[in-house]
Amino acid sequence: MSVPAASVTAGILEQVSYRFPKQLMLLWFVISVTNADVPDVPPAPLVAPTTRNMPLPAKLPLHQHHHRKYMSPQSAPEAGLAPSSPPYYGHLITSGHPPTSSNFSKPLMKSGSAPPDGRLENIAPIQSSAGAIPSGLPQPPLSPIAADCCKPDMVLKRGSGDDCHCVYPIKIDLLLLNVSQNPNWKLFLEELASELGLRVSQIELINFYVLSLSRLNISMDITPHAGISFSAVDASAINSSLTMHKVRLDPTLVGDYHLLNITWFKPPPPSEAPLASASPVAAPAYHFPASTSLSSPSKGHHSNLTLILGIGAGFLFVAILFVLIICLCTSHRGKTEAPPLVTEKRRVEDKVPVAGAGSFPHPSSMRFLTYEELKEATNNFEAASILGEGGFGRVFKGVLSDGTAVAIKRLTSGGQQGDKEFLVEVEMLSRLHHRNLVKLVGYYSNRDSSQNLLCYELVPNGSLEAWLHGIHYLFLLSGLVFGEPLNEGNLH
Ligand SMILES: Nc1ncnc2c1ncn2[C@@H]1O[C@H](COP(=O)(O)OP(=O)(O)OP(=O)(O)O)[C@@H](O)[C@H]1O
Repeated sequence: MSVPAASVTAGILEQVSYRFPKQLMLLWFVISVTNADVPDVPPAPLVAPTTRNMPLPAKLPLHQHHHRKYMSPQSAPEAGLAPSSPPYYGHLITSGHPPTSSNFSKPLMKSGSAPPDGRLENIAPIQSSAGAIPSGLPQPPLSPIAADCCKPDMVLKRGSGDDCHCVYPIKIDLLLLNVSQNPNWKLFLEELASELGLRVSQIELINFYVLSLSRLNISMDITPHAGISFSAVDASAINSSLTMHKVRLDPTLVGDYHLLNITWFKPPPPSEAPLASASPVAAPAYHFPASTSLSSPSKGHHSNLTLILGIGAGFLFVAILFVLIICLCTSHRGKTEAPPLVTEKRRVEDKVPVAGAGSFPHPSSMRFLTYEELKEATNNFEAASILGEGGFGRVFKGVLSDGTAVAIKRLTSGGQQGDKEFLVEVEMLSRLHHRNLVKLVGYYSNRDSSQNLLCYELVPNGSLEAWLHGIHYLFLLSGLVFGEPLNEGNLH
């Protein structure tokens, strides 16, 4: 079975049309029409199907090139131009994915999809018995609506007569998948209206777009029966019915359908009303996306932006708070610790002789003791305080003003060079810390009087020598005999 090239091309283009903006498709159409390979073939007149209520254009010139064709009576190419406002196919709405929220997006179909001019008024509706276009393309009846008197996004309500009764519509684009050769459009509209809970008079077929011999895209305006716009409940109900495929149409008429686009136009908010009265203001329109969610992209972006800004502000606030806390802690610590530092420094400065020219720096890490303090601790270096004597001088037992028991070694004078060596040794001893080393508590040094004293932690129990060779030895032996263990503490 051979497949007509037109069908294949149309099928491919139908697929493509879901992915490309209508402007591109329209451009393609203009090019294809302009470069039609059968330009000499005059366009065959199309006869609209029979309908009583719907006025039809008598003859719609249609380019019979076997490609997708856009047919619009209001833009009938009398001047050889392509239609100015094709229906929007940018968003394929897959029915069966019900909306999950009542949020609506910005309109994707411009209000200009309504008949832009009054040319249709010149096309007399005809009652034709022919239900199908000779070429096999069924044409739905289109409503000749002239909406010049209406504000943007509004359409003329049918039956308003000479009165310009404009309302905000819900615009719907449907892809009819299997349009019969002799469709009863009146019945189709009646069924659609019935399924949507509307009156037939509320549905206006304003445009259609032939995709293939059996596929049509139709654009409809659904006008409110009362009032100038649909309520949110009614709009949601229509949207829900279409997206959830609740609308059951006679399959012999148009087959199944896909909801391509649905846009709900509303009056502007009351705050904009004065503006609207001054100049036409585009009404807010809500596009019902066909995806699984009805959430509005713009609202989603807005909420995302708000969320990002909120998080950013939160982070900034936390960072500022953190920095403030650190600054407060630092300043507080500086305040609390500065006085002791200053006091200690002042105390040391009071005691430690200032290194003059040619003098040696005193070790900063070791406690400097005054001579008076040492003198007092050893009761003026009385003989009774002597612990022993080594190669560098006598060692006195003493108690400092704070109660620390110490052994003060009074070095014999070593001259100025001795001062230097002494200070170097003090510096070195101050850094030595070991459990087997006697801890150096402080020192005193005076270059002028050649006095150098070292103050050690007092080691009780006498010297090792005394234990080994003196009376302590007897105590040690008795301790061993009577069970007192010999431990490290006993040996100093
Ligand atoms: N920290 C101390 N606690 C108790 N007694 C001590 C202390 N330091 C020294 N002595 C006593 O003073 C004596 C003299 O000690 P010093 O260190 O001056 O000389 P030494 O260690 O005996 O020999 P050298 O002079 O060669 O160092 C010691 O024998 C000891 O009895």
